[in-house]
Amino acid sequence: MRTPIIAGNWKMNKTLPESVAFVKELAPALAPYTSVERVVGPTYVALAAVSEALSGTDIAVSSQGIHWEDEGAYTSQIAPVMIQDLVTYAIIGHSECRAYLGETDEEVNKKARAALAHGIKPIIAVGESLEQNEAGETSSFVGGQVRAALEGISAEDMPKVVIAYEPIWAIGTGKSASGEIAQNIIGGTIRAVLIDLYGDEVAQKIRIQYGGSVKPDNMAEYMSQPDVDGALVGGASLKVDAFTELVKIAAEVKGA
Ligand SMILES: O=C(CO)COP(=O)(O)O
Repeated sequence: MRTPIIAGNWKMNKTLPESVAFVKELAPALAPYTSVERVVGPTYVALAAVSEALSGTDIAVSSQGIHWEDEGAYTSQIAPVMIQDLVTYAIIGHSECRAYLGETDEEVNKKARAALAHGIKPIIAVGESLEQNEAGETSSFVGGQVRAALEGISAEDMPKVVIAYEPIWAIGTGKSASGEIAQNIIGGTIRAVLIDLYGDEVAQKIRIQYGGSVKPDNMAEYMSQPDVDGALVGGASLKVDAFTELVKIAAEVKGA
């Protein structure tokens, strides 16, 4: 049985004081839903304060990125050693980082391996563009992204890895994939690749999230899919009520 995981990717939102005030309100609201792993993903500047504000709770913190080197001439970047005591997770390969920061498949792989080497669990995001989707390339493209991201990662480390399927055309657009589409790619493509790479026993332990315009009114549809183990949430993770509702629905649909 895989523990459902709902992670909020705050993207470039909330100042430092806003981040702290938000998690102080969020933590008690999320407290009852212990059957679901709950994760918040603030900006780098708020990581230390949010991590401190959540100490003593079971809500985990994720960074929105990571570099693969421990130090060096990489202006603007954050090394794993700088955040390893502050976070449980790091989001890697988000389509916005791939598009705006030029993050490549090779870098995603280096970052995932560096995260694991520093005790940080990677949430590896994959997903196709609208053009690829319309050209019928979704499965081959997403499968290829997953294989590239996992190159050299051992079966032993894989249960620490989370994969997030986020079709680019569904991010922030209000246009979400249907539950059936999410299940087809997550079960039919991503878990099939994991089975091919690591065997069924390991593959069945790995959590795969859906992301892209997840809202309280479509959450149950995703959570009722057998291979969808949670959600990576942007907009709806910025409001206490909406994020709590998502976690509550995950707890109800997935069972205790
Ligand atoms: O990119 C996302 C999460 O990483 C999804 O964002 P939205 O939930 O705002 O569509």
